[in-house]
Amino acid sequence: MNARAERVGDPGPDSGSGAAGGGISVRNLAVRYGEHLALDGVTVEVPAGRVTGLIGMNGSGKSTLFKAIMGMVRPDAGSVRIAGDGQAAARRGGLVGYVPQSEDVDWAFPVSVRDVVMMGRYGHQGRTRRPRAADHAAVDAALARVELSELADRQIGQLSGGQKKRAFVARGIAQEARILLLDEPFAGVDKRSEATIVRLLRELADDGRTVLVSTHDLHALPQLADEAVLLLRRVLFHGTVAEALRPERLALAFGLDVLGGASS
Ligand SMILES: Nc1ncnc2c1ncn2[C@@H]1O[C@H](COP(=O)(O)OP(=O)(O)OP(=O)(O)O)[C@@H](O)[C@H]1O
Repeated sequence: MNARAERVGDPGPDSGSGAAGGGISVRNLAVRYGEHLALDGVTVEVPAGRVTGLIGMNGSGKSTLFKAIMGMVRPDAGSVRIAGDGQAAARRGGLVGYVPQSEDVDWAFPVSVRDVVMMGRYGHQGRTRRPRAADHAAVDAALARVELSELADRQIGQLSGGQKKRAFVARGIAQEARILLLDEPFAGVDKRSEATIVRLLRELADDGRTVLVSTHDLHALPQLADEAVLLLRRVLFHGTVAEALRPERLALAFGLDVLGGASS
């Protein structure tokens, strides 16, 4: 159970820098929902300046890991450091932008696309929460970057799946988050939105940000990510995308025992 994760290949010079290098450092994390152990001894260093893909079958704990990094679920054990800070300080400082799974959002909430993106500016507005010119400019720039300027005044629920995802990516850009967590940003998304998001994530990583993105789309992984983490309640593997995509590793991550039969 507590075997160390396999780490193969050299994902790159920045790899392993974790929180000290501006990334995320997760140590021995365990999260339990009642009797169910969703994460067990998860240790992973997510480096800055890279796009890291988080891969695993349904129920493997990907969303739980994002929520634990965000401080939205309380771990039973272990720790999370973000850019060298604890979670509370990182959240207060607006360091982390989060694109949640669609099911976790109330799309009927009466806010426009522009309002959602402006939420990313709260940390910049002080106690009054009154947007200033710089906030409006940052929101306009973020909307343009995700190609949503024309839909800025629509109620958020009236966008397509891909446009909704782009609106949340724009919120993270407006926030100037150093760390971006994206939970299944390509689920139910049109090709144009997928291409826009992939391009943006690359630009953000090239700009030195830390990007952790979960996806089921293994075909898109080589274009999307610089390195990959295979998760099945714990980290099975962390290394290059090519190594992660080897059939025997995918078989383990997706619950098939290549030596015969299904694993539990
Ligand atoms: N609020 C909750 N209460 C009880 N169990 C939960 C809760 N949230 C998640 N779980 C369970 O914890 C495990 C991990 O769930 P999680 O949502 O993190 O997986 P996931 O890898 O994101 O799955 P998917 O790919 O389907 O989104 C699953 O077995 C799930 O049923």
